[in-house]
Amino acid sequence: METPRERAEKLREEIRKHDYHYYVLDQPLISDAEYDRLFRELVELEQAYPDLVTPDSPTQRVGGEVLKGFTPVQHRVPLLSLDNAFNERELRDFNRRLKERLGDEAVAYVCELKIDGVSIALVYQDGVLMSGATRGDGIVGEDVTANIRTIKSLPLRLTYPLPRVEVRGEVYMPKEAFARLNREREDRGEKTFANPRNAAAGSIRQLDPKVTAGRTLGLLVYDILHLEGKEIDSQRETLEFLSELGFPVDRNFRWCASLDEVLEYCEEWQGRRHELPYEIDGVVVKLNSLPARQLLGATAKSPRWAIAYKFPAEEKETKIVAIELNVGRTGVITPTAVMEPVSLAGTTVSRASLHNYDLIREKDIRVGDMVVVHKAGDIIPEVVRSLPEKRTGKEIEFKMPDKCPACGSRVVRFSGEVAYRCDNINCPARLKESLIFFASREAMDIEGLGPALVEQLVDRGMVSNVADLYYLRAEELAGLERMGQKSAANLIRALEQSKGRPLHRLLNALGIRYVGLKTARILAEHYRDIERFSDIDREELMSIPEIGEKIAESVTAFFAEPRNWDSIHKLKKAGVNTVEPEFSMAQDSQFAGKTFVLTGALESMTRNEATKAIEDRGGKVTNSVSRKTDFVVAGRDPGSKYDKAVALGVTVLDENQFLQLLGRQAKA
Ligand SMILES: NC(=O)c1ccc[n+]([C@@H]2O[C@H](COP(=O)([O-])OP(=O)(O)OC[C@H]3O[C@@H](n4cnc5c(N)ncnc54)[C@H](O)[C@@H]3O)[C@@H](O)[C@H]2O)c1
Ligand SMILES: [Zn+2]
Repeated sequence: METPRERAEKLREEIRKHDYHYYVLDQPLISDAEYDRLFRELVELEQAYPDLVTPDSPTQRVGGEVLKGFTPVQHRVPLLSLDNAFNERELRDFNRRLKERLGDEAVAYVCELKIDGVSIALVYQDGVLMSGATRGDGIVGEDVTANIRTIKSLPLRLTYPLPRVEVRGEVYMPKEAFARLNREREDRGEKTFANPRNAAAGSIRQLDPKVTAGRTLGLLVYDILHLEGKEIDSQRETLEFLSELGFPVDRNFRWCASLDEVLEYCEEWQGRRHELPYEIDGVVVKLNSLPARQLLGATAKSPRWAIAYKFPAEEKETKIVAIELNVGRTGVITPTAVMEPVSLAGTTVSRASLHNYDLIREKDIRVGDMVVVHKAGDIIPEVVRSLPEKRTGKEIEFKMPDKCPACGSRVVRFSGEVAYRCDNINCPARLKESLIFFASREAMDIEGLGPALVEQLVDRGMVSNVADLYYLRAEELAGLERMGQKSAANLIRALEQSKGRPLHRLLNALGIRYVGLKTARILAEHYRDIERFSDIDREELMSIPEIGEKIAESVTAFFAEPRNWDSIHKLKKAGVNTVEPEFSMAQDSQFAGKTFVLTGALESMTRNEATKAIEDRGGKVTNSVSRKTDFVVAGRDPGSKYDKAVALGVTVLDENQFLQLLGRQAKA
């Protein structure tokens, strides 16, 4: 039998290992629920045997570490973690402790959603962003100022030039962006992120800010760490004041007079979590009164005046009936688990990507296994672990074939990649996936060109590259299965319509490695005409903000390939647009239907030019500020309109922020 001391030692070792993979590498080996179980066990053991507690135990300190390559920053106010409550009883205990210390009257709460992202501390001097740092171990964090500046919702300047403000918030990756990023990574044969939090952490902790800029990140601010020039004495006021300063604040918080209201809030959001565009893993319950917080203080790990109520992990057990192989458009062969359907977090789940062969080995997943499934980032079904204790002996271990399941060509694995690939660039499976991608919503958006049709077009040899699509005739299409005259005519019309898409959609559709919609847009805005890609080089590409080395290399390689130009010219000949119209951003930008007011002088353009730029994008410029105004653009020496905007809480943009919104480069 293990002694409690041995068990505690073992748990600490395990937890330290997982902390390292989670906080330092941003690649956890186990799910949060499993980690929490280990952590819980250690906490309970240490409570039962207090002399087992060591000062370096993971229960006594904040988990992170400073990555090499970043400048360490000493936090003025320690950035602590939070104690957890996993059920109602633990919330009641917390409430009782507070009431015992403070008396009944002093205890009211503010409940906030616990956004699953990365903690960040921001420092503003005279209203201007000076620095941003990660939490690190709570005392020392990493300077990530250059990276966080790329986050669109982060104010570079506050509405009031207070002498010094330090705030704390959460940088997160929206669920959709997380799903897209993982899809792209899988296509490229790279490791996927376990959840949006690790993806956000991995994006913020990049030595090259261009990589961060290519990721979609959001920010929500929830705490003031230090403030000069204003007195605040409750959490509710804190959140209101943060809003007033121009910070993005999550508006779903609620003031709660009693524990019952707190419990109601927790229950409500446990049910509504799937409605949110970002992932939450619980509710943070905070004592509202700041003076009362002072009385309670904190341990080395967490404040005594707040607690995180963690939602139960949404997991289900089911059985793996098969492992299918799918060949993607880059040739990456992805294994997918086919499972007995289970309902999970609001939908029925019967398939989950197993990502790659290594992962199947690591998790020891076999056909016939009972497994635990969950949804990563609240949307992507995933196998968490197999349940070997439920095996019957009939399970079958999975082997990667050495021939492509679609074309029989050699399967290769490049060094440094987790993926196996089909080596054949003419592999019909790859061609099919490329065509499906080419026709998809974010690419050329060709309605009616789905997988079933693509399958037939390729199998019958009617299409052997994307350009062939535009040479299809209604008569040949009408002869296909489930097609008929009418659908054939509709498809021809859809193809016709797709010819007018702006260049960035075409660039995305071509499926160039590392070029997603966002990068495609940057490239298209920069070059405007596809012909200009014929003599680009790496250096030139890298001089574009947000274009890093990997992208530059892959774009250069793509346009150096004569076969790609054959397709491009064939597309062009069919009448497909290959230029980027001025201001194509307008279609989906922040401008359409919005009202702007200009005040003060801009350095980079005249009032008239600014007005035209806004109107070209579908916005409207008016003369006076009211509650209906969406943005006030404040240049040098702004007038009373500026004050009015601040008083009404209208978003004020400085020149750089305005330029950013226009999609132009900020001035130096
Ligand atoms: N899977 C693994 O291997 C592994 C390893 C280590 C840690 N973890 C997970 O990480 C978590 C522990 O990490 P932690 O120490 O950052 O604690 P935590 O994530 O449980 O809670 C503290 C954090 O909550 C965040 N937060 C979000 N919204 C907030 C709000 N409105 N107000 C205040 N704070 C808010 C803050 O960033 C704060 O740092 C656990 O959930 C654990 O499961 C997992
Ligand atoms: Zn193949």
